[in-house]
Amino acid sequence: MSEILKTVNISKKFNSFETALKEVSLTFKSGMFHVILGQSGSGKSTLINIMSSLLKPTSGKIFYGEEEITNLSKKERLILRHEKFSNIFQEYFLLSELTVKENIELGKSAQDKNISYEEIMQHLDIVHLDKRFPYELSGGQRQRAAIARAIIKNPDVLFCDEATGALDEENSKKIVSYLKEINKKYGTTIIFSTHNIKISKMADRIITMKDGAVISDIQNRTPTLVQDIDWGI
Ligand SMILES: Nc1ncnc2c1ncn2[C@@H]1O[C@H](COP(=O)(O)OP(=O)(O)OP(=O)(O)O)[C@@H](O)[C@H]1O
Repeated sequence: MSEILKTVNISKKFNSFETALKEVSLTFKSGMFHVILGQSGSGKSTLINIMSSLLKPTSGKIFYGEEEITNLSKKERLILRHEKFSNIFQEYFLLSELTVKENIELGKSAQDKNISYEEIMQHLDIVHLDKRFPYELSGGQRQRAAIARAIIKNPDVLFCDEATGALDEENSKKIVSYLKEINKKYGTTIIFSTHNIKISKMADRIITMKDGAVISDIQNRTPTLVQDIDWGI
């Protein structure tokens, strides 16, 4: 498997007394399902935002394949994000004046590689919601719509920041099973953050963070089947 993303000694300070990331060096392989595991405040979102080109590091470098992307211009970052990356955010970020269908279609790529809208809606069990507006949805339904918007363009790298945070166990399992299916079917590289050690066991690789640093990095040669996990939520 080839290397798709690499961070070299990434650090991030938001101000003079808060260091969110400390010299993080990681290499991500194409087509793998990676989990970033850590307690609240350990630096997971900061790392995901830097790797997905939403935030610049204070020091260090980031590579996408062979290309260094640390200091891309705003326009270059927009193009990279539009063509290659998708994010699922903890806060959903659906546009309130658009319907579910319109929100999801915003995520489509201009290239001819999109996943079928109907397939995604069925898998996420939101077919019946496509004419509704975000304020007419539950938290879990909003999260599933945000997941659909992120997946539809069939990104090379899908960044999921606590993507099942608003869901109960049954729906979390459905979502993670579907993400695993996307990972296998399309070869999508997935980087999925969670604070839940039980959820992490379904991944191919588990990177654990504490206080802004990587404290363990394990290749999980026998990922647990999603349906066999006792999520304990
Ligand atoms: N914009 C910001 N300004 C100042 N400090 C920040 C900012 N964003 C994050 N931090 C700090 O950086 C540290 C890491 O935060 P981060 O959100 O990356 O952690 P996390 O592991 O994703 O947490 P959670 O699971 O709660 O989302 C925390 O101490 C947080 O307070």
